[in-house]
Amino acid sequence: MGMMPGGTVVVATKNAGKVREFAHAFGKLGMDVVSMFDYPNLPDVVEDGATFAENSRKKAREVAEALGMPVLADDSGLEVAALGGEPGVYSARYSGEGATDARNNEKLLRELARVTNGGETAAQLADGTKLLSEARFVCALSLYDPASGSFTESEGFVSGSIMDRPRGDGGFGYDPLFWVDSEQKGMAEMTKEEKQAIGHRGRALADLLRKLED
Ligand SMILES: O=c1nc[nH]c2c1ncn2[C@H]1C[C@H](O)[C@@H](COP(=O)(O)OP(=O)(O)OP(=O)(O)O)O1
Ligand SMILES: [Mg+2]
Repeated sequence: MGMMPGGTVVVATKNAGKVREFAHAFGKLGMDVVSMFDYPNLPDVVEDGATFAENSRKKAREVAEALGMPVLADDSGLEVAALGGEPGVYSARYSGEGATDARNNEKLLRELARVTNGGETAAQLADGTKLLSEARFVCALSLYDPASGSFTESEGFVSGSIMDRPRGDGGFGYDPLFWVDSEQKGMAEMTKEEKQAIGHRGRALADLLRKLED
């Protein structure tokens, strides 16, 4: 990752869960990660794009221009089939003012109970957990270099199902309600290593690193 001076990657995020995952991933490559927790005085970026990619580019460019160095940004979220793709780009603010992961998860279950009739016909896991809808996580990464004015971008996805009750205590965000069909495991039941290997962020990062090598 030659665009990253001094073996440090600046990630334009205020999400502690993302910081942990990037620190893990870049740590394996011998690089350190700093985030907006290390630059608390930068103005907030308004995430008003219509797509994950637009918001990701906006975060990377505004922070990179403020700092005068290359910056990586992540815009990500959950698309739920039974909710017509919601919450999508609104994932972080799904439960409105003062949204937290816990409130967003509660709102997700409330909305899904409405449209799936409480999961009457839903598929079930061995312990009776109902799978209420197909869903996917999306992650759009962008690296902006203010010296060249250029972006390097990638996207990653992981498909799964939304459970009617939480499982596991790893990860962050909507992970406790996300069942990964291919692994037969909840996302919050995975180690960082497992989540990086199959998750939307890990896949997007692998793709970004490939593009930077070319
Ligand atoms: O791996 C994940 N596992 C579970 N949930 C996830 C994941 N990745 C994103 N998500 C959820 C969290 C948040 O509700 C939204 C991201 O919103 P997003 O605007 O990209 O991030 P954010 O506002 O938390 O931090 P920031 O913009 O400073 O990077 O999707
Ligand atoms: Mg955000």
